[in-house]
Amino acid sequence: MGKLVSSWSSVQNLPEDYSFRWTIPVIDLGEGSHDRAGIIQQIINASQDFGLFPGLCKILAEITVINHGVSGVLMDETMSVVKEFFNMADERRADVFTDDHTKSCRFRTSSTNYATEETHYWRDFLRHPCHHLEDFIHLWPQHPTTYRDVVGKYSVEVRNLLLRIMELMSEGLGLEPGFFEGELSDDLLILTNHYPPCPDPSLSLGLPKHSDPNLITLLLQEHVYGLQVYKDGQWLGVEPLPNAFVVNIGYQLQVVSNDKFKGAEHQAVTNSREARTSIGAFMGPCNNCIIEPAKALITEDNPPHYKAFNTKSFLKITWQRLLVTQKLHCWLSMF
Ligand SMILES: O=C(O)CCC(=O)C(=O)O
Ligand SMILES: [Fe+2]
Repeated sequence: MGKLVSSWSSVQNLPEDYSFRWTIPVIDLGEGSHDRAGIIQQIINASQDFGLFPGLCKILAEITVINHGVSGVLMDETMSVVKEFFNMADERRADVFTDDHTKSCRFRTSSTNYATEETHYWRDFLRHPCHHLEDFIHLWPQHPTTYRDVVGKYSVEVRNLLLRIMELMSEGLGLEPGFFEGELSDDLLILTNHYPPCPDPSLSLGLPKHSDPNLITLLLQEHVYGLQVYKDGQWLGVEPLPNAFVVNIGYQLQVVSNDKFKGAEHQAVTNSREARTSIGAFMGPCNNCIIEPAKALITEDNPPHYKAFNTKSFLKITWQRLLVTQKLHCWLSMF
């Protein structure tokens, strides 16, 4: 009878075996901790099982030393300037607020389908391209005044880290060195999400179930819980780790790897106590690039699972459909 929760008199903290929160596989990218082959193996295992893993910042700090990483200070500064943006008075952020889908820098609410969606999401977001910086930075918010400087530096550093991770992945897949360099990784979008405290989290969502449509995403979240991953038929909460990034495999990497890597479906839930902010860096191919299963992976026993498609049309369809019908796989796959 002692197991009955109704027999417990007072419980301050939820016992661990009652928690659906989950620490997703942690990959230590520090070169001091594993050899290169060991790091690649960890990435492969985590990517195949979950499609999602965080790299610890302790490590990133080490990488900073060799000029490839993102410093903890820059991560904190970026989170702070983004939060400042979301907390500013509307007049100061009116320069980027728009309903126009064709504007590459957009600050708006809910999803891309506000006018047509039946239910809205408890989320504001700001998105803008970042690469090449000189082509886009003039379109970014003018306030806070440090925004462009801080987020500009951040975008360059996360891009380097993403390229480094892609290089490890291409080696793990058995593709030639530099496979993902050039046009396959020429696009970088920073998309920041802000979920204010919500009056009824049980009835609403910050972001619905989706897989990211791009190649690979680096997500910076703060200490506030909200990200969930769909695994084996249930939602698992991703415990935020201090100074860590979540790396999320996108649909395009699933296609190029011919399903060797699978994107994880995820969503963002809200809470009633504290606002939550997350910053995604979405890397992907340039507009006219053709995405298809890498030829080197195709054999008689491993035929292509997907047809080739043009990135521009893929993204046009995905951003509209992704959050609504979840039918992408049927649209893309060969079978
Ligand atoms: O806020 C989060 O944790 C999730 C964000 C996300 O999945 C996205 O922007 O695609
Ligand atoms: Fe996502």
